[in-house]
Amino acid sequence: MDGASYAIALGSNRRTRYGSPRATLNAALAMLGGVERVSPIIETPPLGPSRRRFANAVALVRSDETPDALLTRLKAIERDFGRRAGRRWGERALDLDIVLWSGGAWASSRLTVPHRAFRERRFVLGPLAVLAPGWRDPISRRTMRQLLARLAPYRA
Ligand SMILES: Nc1nc2c(c(=O)[nH]1)N=C(CO)CN2
Repeated sequence: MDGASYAIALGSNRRTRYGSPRATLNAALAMLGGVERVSPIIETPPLGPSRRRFANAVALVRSDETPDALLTRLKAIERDFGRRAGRRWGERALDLDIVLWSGGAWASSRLTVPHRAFRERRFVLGPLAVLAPGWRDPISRRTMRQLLARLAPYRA
């Protein structure tokens, strides 16, 4: 099977055993496998209560896994990087989110794709609009370029 494309958002704002948040994202990318393209890693102001800036990036990944199977693997990678459970908006060693899937929309008890909040997040849409400007959100039918253009200029 040729597999599907996924857009995966990466974020970190804590040092890990791999080093800085930026080094941590690079280590995670190496671990992901199937990575076809990666946006530049950008430094972004924290959205939410955290005080520390994030390193963020988006990768396009080819995989023949279902979204749920990929999620299981992403969670294992996050755990390996020392993310602590139960700190939803705290400091993040590593966050890996499935944002888009070439198969369209997916909903299971564990996972909704497209990611519910990505349309409001500049640190996701900015890199995505560079990597895949014409990818159409299957829910709103808007392209990544259009979704980015709709964001208020001050949103993180
Ligand atoms: N800039 C930025 N802010 C955040 C991020 C993130 O990746 N980047 N992730 C969060 C928890 O998911 C909370 N806030």
